[in-house]
Amino acid sequence: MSPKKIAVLGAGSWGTAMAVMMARAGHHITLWGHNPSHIKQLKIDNSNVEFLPGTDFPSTLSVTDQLEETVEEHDFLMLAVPSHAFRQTLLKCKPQLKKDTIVSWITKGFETGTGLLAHEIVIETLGKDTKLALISGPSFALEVADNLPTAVVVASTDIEVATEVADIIRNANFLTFPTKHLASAEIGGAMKNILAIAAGISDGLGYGANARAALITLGLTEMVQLGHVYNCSESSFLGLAGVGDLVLTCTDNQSRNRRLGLQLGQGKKIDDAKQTIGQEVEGIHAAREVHAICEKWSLDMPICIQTYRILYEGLAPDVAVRYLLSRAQLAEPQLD
Ligand SMILES: NC(=O)C1=CN([C@@H]2O[C@H](COP(=O)(O)OP(=O)(O)OC[C@H]3O[C@@H](n4cnc5c(N)ncnc54)[C@H](OP(=O)(O)O)[C@@H]3O)[C@@H](O)[C@H]2O)C=CC1
Ligand SMILES: O=C(CO)COP(=O)(O)O
Repeated sequence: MSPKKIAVLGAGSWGTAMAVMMARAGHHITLWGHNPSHIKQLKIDNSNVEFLPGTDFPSTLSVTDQLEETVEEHDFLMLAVPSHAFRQTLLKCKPQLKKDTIVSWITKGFETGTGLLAHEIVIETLGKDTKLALISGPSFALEVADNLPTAVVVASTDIEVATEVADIIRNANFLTFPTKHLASAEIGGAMKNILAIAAGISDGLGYGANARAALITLGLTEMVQLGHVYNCSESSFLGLAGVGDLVLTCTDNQSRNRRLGLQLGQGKKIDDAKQTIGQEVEGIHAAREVHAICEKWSLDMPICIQTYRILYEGLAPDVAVRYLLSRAQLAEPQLD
């Protein structure tokens, strides 16, 4: 694959790791961040990236805080901003966007307040003919920055766009699989963050490996249930962006969502836990959106709802778990 010019929009840990990985593979990467002092710091000392210790920037990676000219100069964008900044970033890009620009994203979450999926926001703001793609799957930023093997899906309703993006960003340590199951990949990436908080809470309470495995399995059935609202098939959740990312974030302490849950289970207050982590914890926002979707469609998703109650209604974690156990007389939830 010949080198491409790619603009990564969002200079947090994930945008920076992806920018470094693609620049190492020979692409010409511009990394945009909204915070001028952070960008200035990156220009001065690019081997001291916060949350990615020891990550050197290749010469094919430049950083900027100028969004307009970055969008103007690129026909391949990769949004890496948190979900709460997704729509506003697209709107800022819109005036400079060319007709055939690829708009891809690595954000995981529902829109705050509307519960929209990212592709619905892209279509609402930029139009239905936009060349769009999501890159998602089990992929901790630090491991990608460390060049460790990683496999993800590239999802688009247009499989030709998914294949084009997958071919561009694939390299020996970063495997990419094109898929047309876009909504499932988005739901998987957003839901696993709530479920990782739940798994962390269970572990923080000391409930052990059996309970964790039960939460992962029953959490998957909740993911599938939400997928039914979007006409997603059960099997579309059994790949990297569904079960793959769910297992990763529920079981490894690199996950910020899991770490938040661990602290809550150990009795810490939510604001203190958030402060200790110091980075985006998307599951907090996703829990509120999924709670609203469950109310709207009368869905019974007890793990997500109990997690919401712990986060937003001050429910004690052990009371939430006792409630989940009291439902055990019901039949085991099935995927179909
Ligand atoms: N880290 C990971 O391993 C992975 C993360 N993701 C997803 O990537 C997304 C980004 O997460 P991640 O990079 O890890 O989070 P971080 O907390 O590391 O960074 C978030 C970044 O977003 C910036 N930001 C905040 N508000 C805005 C805004 N309005 N416009 C532009 N930039 C903004 C922050 O800048 P500042 O702090 O200066 O305001 C910060 O640089 C999330 O949706 C996450 O779920 C997906 C896969 C892996
Ligand atoms: O999405 C991720 C890995 O695939 C990162 O998870 P956390 O946001 O929980 O750290």
